[in-house]
Amino acid sequence: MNASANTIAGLDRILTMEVVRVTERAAVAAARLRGRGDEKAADQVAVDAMRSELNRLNIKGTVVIGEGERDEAPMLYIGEEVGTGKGPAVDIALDPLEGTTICAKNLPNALAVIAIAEKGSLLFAPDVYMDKIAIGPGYPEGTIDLDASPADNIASLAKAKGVPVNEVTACILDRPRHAKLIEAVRATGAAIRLIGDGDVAGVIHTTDPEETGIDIYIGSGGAPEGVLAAAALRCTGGQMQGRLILDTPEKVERAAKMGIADPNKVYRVDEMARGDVLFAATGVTDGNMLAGVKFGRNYITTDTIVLRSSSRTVREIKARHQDLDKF
Ligand SMILES: O=P(O)(O)OC[C@H]1O[C@](O)(COP(=O)(O)O)[C@@H](O)[C@@H]1O
Ligand SMILES: [Mn+2]
Ligand SMILES: [Mn+2]
Repeated sequence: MNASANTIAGLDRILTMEVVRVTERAAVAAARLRGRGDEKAADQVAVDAMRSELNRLNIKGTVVIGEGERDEAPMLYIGEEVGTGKGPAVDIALDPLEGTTICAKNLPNALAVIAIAEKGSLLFAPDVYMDKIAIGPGYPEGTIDLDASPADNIASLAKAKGVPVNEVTACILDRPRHAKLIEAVRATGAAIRLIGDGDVAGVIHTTDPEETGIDIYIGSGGAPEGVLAAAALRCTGGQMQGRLILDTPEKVERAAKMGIADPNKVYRVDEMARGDVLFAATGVTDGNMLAGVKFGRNYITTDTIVLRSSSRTVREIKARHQDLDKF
């Protein structure tokens, strides 16, 4: 097969299958420390596993969203080169364990997550908070607006969905900083799913309300997680807006160094993840869309979604790994 047969536009389609192993390995490693109350240890093994599997991929990859800046993250730091160096040049956003606390407590929706995109097409977001709002596909453009009130957004979504407001469910991170937001959403009559952590899953869950029960994600969380969620929405459809929270001169400067000229800019999905994008997530703990890793007597089971923007394919890959020594 020649290269063009593997390519719609942008990334090599073989990568869609290969990337699965990367999140699978990270998820299995983290799952071995699931429910042990040790977030750091679970995170570390996920990072190690993701890195070693990533380095087997035939790509010339650069981590643009990773575990932090070089001096604070020994591995998978921003700027780290990964892959064999033999394939196409790509940018990578990753979170080997998204929901370290969830994993440590064995609560729902911890994931191993990665997005791979054509060079230069992911937003270089600093590790600050981002204000986010997201809904799934099928609604008219402009149904949500980051600068509108929660009440207006919920009312607009209910109208677009054709349901009363009290049949809308919003997902919000359970944080003191969201007290006013929670109050405002509750005042509309809408329901809230409060999550302890894991807003990448929170955003993705809006893409399938029938399955997850979540219609809209609102609130602030990590900016890196915002870019990862946007990468997923690029593939599934859906709307999202995000604005970096750069509330100190130090953060403004840090963002400027990463190329962010306007600290108040509202980013849409395609401004956070452009071009051809691959997204993969494997469940670590059981969740609303993905099952967690299961350790059986003879094999380990993993559940992964792989999405690709240029073909709009959504694949769910349930794998039985019998070569247990590898894990
Ligand atoms: O806990 P904070 O400071 O509110 O940050 C929220 C962020 O942390 C998370 O809940 C968990 O992320 P990690 O497990 O990767 O640290 C993200 O989903 C979310 O974006
Ligand atoms: Mn995370
Ligand atoms: Mn993490």
